[in-house]
Amino acid sequence: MSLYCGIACTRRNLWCSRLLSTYVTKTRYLFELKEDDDACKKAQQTGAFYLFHNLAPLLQTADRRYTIPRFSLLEVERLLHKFGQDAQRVEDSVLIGCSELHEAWFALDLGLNSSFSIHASLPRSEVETELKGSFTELRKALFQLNSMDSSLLFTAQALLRWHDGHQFCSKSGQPTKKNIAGSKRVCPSNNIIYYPQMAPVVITLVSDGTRCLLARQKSFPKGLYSALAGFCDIGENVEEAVQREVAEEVGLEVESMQYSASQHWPFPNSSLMIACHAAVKPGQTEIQVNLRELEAAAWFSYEEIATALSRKGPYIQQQNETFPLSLPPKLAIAHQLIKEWLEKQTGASLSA
Ligand SMILES: NC(=O)c1ccc[n+]([C@@H]2O[C@H](COP(=O)([O-])OP(=O)(O)OC[C@H]3O[C@@H](n4cnc5c(N)ncnc54)[C@H](O)[C@@H]3O)[C@@H](O)[C@H]2O)c1
Ligand SMILES: [Mg+2]
Repeated sequence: MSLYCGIACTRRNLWCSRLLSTYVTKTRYLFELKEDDDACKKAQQTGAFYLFHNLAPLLQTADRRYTIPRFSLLEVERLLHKFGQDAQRVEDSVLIGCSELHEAWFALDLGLNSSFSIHASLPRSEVETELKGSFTELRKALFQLNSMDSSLLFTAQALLRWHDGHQFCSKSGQPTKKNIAGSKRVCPSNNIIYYPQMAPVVITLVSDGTRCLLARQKSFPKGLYSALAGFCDIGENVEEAVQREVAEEVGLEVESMQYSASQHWPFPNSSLMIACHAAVKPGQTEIQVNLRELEAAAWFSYEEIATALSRKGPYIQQQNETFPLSLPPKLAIAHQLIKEWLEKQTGASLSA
């Protein structure tokens, strides 16, 4: 909230108060929908629904880019009816946001078919034909989505996945019940409330002053290197997690660090990525790769990073089986860290 205020205030006071009040009313509205089942049900009447099938969002293609179709409650009910299901399935949907005019947005998965759910999975390809779109793996669509769309789909997928995996109380073993918005699940036998969770992950771009350190895991596409990432251990703060991960993965000691930004990342489960820059002592730069975690790690020069960032399109395999350095996609916070590092080297700002 203070961010919006801060940015706007530096420009124009009038704009500031308008932006803030729109933001505050929207936030309060979403809060009400999470707390009040009746209000949320009412919001579904005028809301828009994003459809998923086994966590893959329904996308349409236009001009080689993906668009995300939205449906009214009536259209969703008609679709369910056509495939022999009643409107009760709408109760599986989760609230993922709203417009400035308070049109509530929901996500509904037509494919998830849990062991005790009364709702069977809808046939994927028939639904695709009916809706003139295709349920597309979110990772595959990453390159063709803008940041607002991807952030909405990230939230939707993460929330749908969390509900799918938290249908039973871990204490009583009884089925839990979601509220209409999907902001929590409650065990009716002992009233334990379960809230959707994200795991905190630190992601660190280590620099020795002139070079930056990138690493790759075996599962990465060929040639792809990224910043060092690791889940925070219980009881650790961000600084401790950064120091431990860098020591664990590449055998180096961090001398100083600086917070950069954060990002929600839904793959493979929900993580809160906390991105930092870190420096090692000059001269203490010998990498010892932990091969249980990484396939390789190396220092890269300004020129190597600049060339990789400017490269566009699919990566071409070289004749000698080596692959040119490639970097994470723009939407990944690792990309932002690497770009910031490059800018710091020259003091220049790179275009998005
Ligand atoms: N958005 C980005 O730019 C970006 C870049 C790199 C990595 N990431 C994400 O960061 C996450 C962590 O990176 P990593 O794989 O290098 O982590 P990591 O180095 O901590 O290694 C993963 C291992 O940590 C253990 N682990 C501990 N706590 C865990 C938990 N809560 N969930 C899962 N495993 C846990 C498991 O043994 C797992 O195999 C990954 O999910 C990855 O998708 C995002
Ligand atoms: Mg790691």
